[in-house]
Amino acid sequence: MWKSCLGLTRPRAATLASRSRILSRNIWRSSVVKTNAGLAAHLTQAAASAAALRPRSSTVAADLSEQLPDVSPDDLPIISSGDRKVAVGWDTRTWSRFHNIWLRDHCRCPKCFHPVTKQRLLNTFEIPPDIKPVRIESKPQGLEVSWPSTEPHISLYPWSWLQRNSYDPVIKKTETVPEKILWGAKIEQSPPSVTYEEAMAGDDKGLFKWLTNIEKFGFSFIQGVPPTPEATQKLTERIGFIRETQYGKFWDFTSDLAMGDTAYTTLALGAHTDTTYFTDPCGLQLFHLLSHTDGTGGASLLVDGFYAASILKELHPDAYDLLSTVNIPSHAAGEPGVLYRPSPPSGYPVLSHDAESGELVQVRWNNDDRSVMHGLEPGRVEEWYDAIRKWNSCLTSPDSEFWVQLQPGTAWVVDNHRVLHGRSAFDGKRRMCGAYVGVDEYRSKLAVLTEKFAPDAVLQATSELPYVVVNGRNIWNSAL
Ligand SMILES: C[N+](C)(C)CCCC[C@H](N)C(=O)O
Ligand SMILES: O=C(O)CCC(=O)C(=O)O
Repeated sequence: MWKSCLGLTRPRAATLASRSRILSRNIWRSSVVKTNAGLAAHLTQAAASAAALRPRSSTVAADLSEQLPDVSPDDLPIISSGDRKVAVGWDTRTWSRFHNIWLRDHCRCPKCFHPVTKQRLLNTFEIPPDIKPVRIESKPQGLEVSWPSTEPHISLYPWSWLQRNSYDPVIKKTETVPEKILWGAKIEQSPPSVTYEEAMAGDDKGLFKWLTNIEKFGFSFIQGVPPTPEATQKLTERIGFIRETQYGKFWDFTSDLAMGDTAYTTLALGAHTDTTYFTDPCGLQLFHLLSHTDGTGGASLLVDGFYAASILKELHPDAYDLLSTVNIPSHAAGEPGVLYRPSPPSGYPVLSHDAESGELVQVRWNNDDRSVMHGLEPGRVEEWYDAIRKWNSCLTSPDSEFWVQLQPGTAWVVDNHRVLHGRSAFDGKRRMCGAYVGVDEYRSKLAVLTEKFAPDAVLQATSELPYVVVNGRNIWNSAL
């Protein structure tokens, strides 16, 4: 008998088929989950707030977004200029304050901000530290500020942009963070998928659907892919250029130890993320099974690391905190010509969080590639092993594991910073191909497609203003 992280016991004889039995569903919608009370309580709570994935020590500024009215031309914000700041009154109770120096530094007129390259032209260090506006005005398009200078220098700050970038206090009026949908094994019923035709279509609508799947779920299938390395490489390159590693650029591999890694064997591989030994682990990983003859096994495993982490946090918060703080060294040493370790060599925690929001942003876990644990305090060694046992139980629980026997023609891509993958042992001749894409290339493509197909409120509100959209890009884009 073995124990899952939920204290459930399951017969060891669980077969692949029974492991595909599913218990959980998207926990963000707090749906009923047929598992023990502890998890059900967790799912309800986790569905209530994204806070479920923050370390307990983090704090996040109050979110005033619900209270703010949209700015209308006949109801413009009240503005006032103080000694060092400009205040903007959104309504009687909600004010934002911006330092004069901050406003001047963020002027985006063509003289201060290159309209094509989107780079700052203004010399920040020539701004007088005590700069004050000579005039401020509340205009329909935004806050207009006239600065002291030999010739008139007027800056316009769109209201929606000021709301989004308000820091005193923080308000997230126009922040549209794409929803992440956590999933367990029940995703098997309706996994995110696109067709090869959609992904390859020149209008990029299908490509946006594909990347939106990955953004929301951390993975996506691609159906109807011609079972060739060439077609699979072209498919991958729709997202961005392939990230070349010691395994080559586009891989076409089998169990012949052509490279010094267990991926090139018939062994089972437990749920892991790849390239934990790189300072910057690969962002996406695409796999396409080209053939498997004269043998069985080789099923593919996917686990939503964010889902598993949310369970760990709810049921074992101390373990969650430990995995969020203890650095894990990792290596790739199977090829004589390479010996990879991250920088710094002490590595990174299993669970990494956004320093500003406190949100979980990366899972980095490959117990096979883990090096000697140097950094543990003696008194925490056994506690740490207990924590990774609990983590492993959450990863290997039938609630979390999504097993699928891939066939040629169906590829899958995972966000290697969130979703863990693995495979069951196999025999016979099995040929797999695929490639990595860097996390920045993936997020850049998603940002470009979002700009085109799902512009946020600031882009919509400012696109008609003069000098704003140049070279196809809005100078008020939230990424700048
Ligand atoms: C994907 N490909 C077959 C090229 C190599 C896989 C390397 C796996 C390695 N242990 C890691 O976790 O990064
Ligand atoms: O062979 C497979 O199905 C997956 C191999 C794997 O996990 C990897 O290459 O990282």
